[in-house]
Amino acid sequence: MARSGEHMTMTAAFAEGIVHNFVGGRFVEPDTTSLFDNVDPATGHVAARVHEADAALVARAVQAARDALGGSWSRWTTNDRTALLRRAADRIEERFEEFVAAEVRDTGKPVTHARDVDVARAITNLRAFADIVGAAGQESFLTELPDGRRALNYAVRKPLGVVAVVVPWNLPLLLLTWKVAPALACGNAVVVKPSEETPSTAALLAEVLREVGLPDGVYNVVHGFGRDSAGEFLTGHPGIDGVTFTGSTATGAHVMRTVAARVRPVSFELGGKNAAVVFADADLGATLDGLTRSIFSNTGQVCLCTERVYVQRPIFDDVVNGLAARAEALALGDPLSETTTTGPLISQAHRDKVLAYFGLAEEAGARTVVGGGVPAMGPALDGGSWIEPTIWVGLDQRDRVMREEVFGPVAGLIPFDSEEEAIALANDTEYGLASSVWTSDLTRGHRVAQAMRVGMSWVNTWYLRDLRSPFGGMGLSGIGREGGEASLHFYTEPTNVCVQL
Ligand SMILES: NC(=O)c1ccc[n+]([C@@H]2O[C@H](COP(=O)([O-])OP(=O)(O)OC[C@H]3O[C@@H](n4cnc5c(N)ncnc54)[C@H](O)[C@@H]3O)[C@@H](O)[C@H]2O)c1
Ligand SMILES: O=C/C=C/C=C(\O)C(=O)O
Repeated sequence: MARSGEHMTMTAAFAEGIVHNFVGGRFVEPDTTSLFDNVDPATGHVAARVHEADAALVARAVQAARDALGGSWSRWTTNDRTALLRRAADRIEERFEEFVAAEVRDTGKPVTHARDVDVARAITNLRAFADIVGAAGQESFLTELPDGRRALNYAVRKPLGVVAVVVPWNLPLLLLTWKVAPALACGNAVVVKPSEETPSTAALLAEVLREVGLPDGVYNVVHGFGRDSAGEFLTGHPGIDGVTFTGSTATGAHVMRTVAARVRPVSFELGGKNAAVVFADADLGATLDGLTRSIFSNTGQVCLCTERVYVQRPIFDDVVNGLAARAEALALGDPLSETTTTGPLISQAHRDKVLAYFGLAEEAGARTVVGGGVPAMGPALDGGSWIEPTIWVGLDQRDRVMREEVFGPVAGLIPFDSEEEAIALANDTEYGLASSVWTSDLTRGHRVAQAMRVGMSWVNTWYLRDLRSPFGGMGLSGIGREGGEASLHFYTEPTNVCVQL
């Protein structure tokens, strides 16, 4: 163990069963030794310990990033940086199962989801932003004034600088690379604060980036919590040039207050209370399959998940019964089994929060069509934070369960009659992240999707992603967009040069 003031350096992310911080190109221990448990949500067992970064180590990480910006990294070309992203993607592919195992251990999610969504999308993120940033031009204009003067205006995009990257626990590596890939492609240096629940793949990514030649200090990882811990030490550090944050709306508001005094740019992907609108002419089977994915994927722990379903009255009972049957068919079980479809919630604390909403639904007079409790999982898994996928009817639009983000495998269904009524119900929220519309009439599909006050509106599908499109939310769901050019604009500062000709 390092003596105080001396930082022991290790070779790997998980040396001695501890998940380490990564600063200046090395895995290091903080001065003050403070370890917290990394719990496997499927079993409730402590899977590893994690070194909590103290304020001094966070400051070292910010300084290491600052130093890297002034070092060789500033001389890398866009081609050099995008080539590195592609090498990193290839290396993750080589270490694919290691990343899958780490993600499953941290989250309890089924191995199939970790493979097909989390790690696969991380590789895609790296390659997509290598393409997007590699192909991006610069804005320029030939100016011709009425008095005959002419000029050339062109914008030169430079890195934002040292970017604080604070990410949540639901799609750890996917959301981390969604930010780090464009940030690095644009020449920034980053200090990452992964969720305290899911430290592992951020540390593994550090190994990969070092292996593929990223200069020391360009990518740093500090572990810990939010307030009075690494998260706040990082976002509150004067050396930060911008913050990209994904997490709850409440935390986003706190981060905004933290950086407000220094007027630092923020990119916020926050919570949601997403609605699906199902018209009577929808393809019932395909719609039920799509709705099931949108409600229960990742045990409902995706910001884009549907928690409100509005169904045109003639097919209301068919949708209720169809969803209930699909919910009952979900396979809760060992995350490492190929047949498991649904894992636990991330923690006992989060399960308590979701169970509190079960109580609120009951108090509001909801009828629980399926679920509503804690499943018996047997001796190996009963210690995990498991919960039953749940469908409610009989709720009112004003009930808290229909207004507040539960972030679990739940949905409340309410019937509607007219298109206007459906749009009003779906838009009756302070959030504005995502929606889906299910109808065979595509003219209506376009019309209703455009009428939704959300960042992403799907028609007859859900979570189909083009990484070039703007991603994000309005209202309580966030500030700004990431994806495609939107990421380029956040992770760079343009200087417009005007030359009289
Ligand atoms: N819009 C999106 O793309 C998106 C994606 C995933 C999750 N989310 C949202 O995230 C929430 C679930 O994730 P969560 O529980 O990890 O969110 P959270 O807000 O509790 O934590 C997110 C991250 O912020 C850190 N943090 C907490 N308080 C902080 C503070 N005061 N200063 C700095 N950092 C702080 C946490 O340690 C964690 O790393 C849900 O609301 C979900 O909707 C949104
Ligand atoms: O939980 C929220 C999921 C966010 C997903 C993305 O940011 C994405 O698909 O790019």
